[in-house]
Amino acid sequence: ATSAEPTAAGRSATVLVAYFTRTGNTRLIATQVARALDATLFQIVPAAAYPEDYEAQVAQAEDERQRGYEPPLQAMVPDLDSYETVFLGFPIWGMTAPSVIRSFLSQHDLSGKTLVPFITHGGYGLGNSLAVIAEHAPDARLIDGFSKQCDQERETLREVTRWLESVEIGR
Ligand SMILES: Cc1cc2nc3c(=O)[nH]c(=O)nc-3n(C[C@H](O)[C@H](O)[C@H](O)COP(=O)(O)O)c2cc1C
Repeated sequence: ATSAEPTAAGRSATVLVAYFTRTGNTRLIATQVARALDATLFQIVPAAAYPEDYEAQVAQAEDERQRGYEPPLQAMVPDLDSYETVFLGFPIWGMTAPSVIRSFLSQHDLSGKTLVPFITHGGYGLGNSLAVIAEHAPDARLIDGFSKQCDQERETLREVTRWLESVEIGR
């Protein structure tokens, strides 16, 4: 299944793959997990859209982290009770889990469920994200997950800036 439509019965009803992504790195992993396990895919989306601009997003993420803000979500997982296992995917933002992940965990009761994190980062590792998840889902069974270094926007933007400094367009 590739939507969050509740499923009446069967294996697909028991595994949920919930993920947040900005540039798609985490989505690629999420879709692969969902395909392999025949699981339900759910994209975590903030109610108020985040900025497209990278620097604006970095600033907002830092502000939300410092305030401990938990932004409202666009939607809740339908029929959460039917899932025994929740895979939770997100990118590292400012050495921790994005604030929407804290929102997600605060608003969904994962008590008694198995929680499997999968995390992408730009090369600086997982920071305190696993501790944040454990804190926000204290009654879930948190097991070892998966993490991977992926491209980060900052590096692409640096390369583009260097390129534009050398490009000859007679400005
Ligand atoms: C606001 C913001 C903050 C980030 N902070 C970090 C960080 O602290 N450490 C790190 O390794 N990567 C950081 N990154 C890079 C992302 O974690 C990395 O590119 C990730 O794979 C993006 O996943 P996505 O494509 O699913 O959004 C940051 C990216 C953004 C947009």
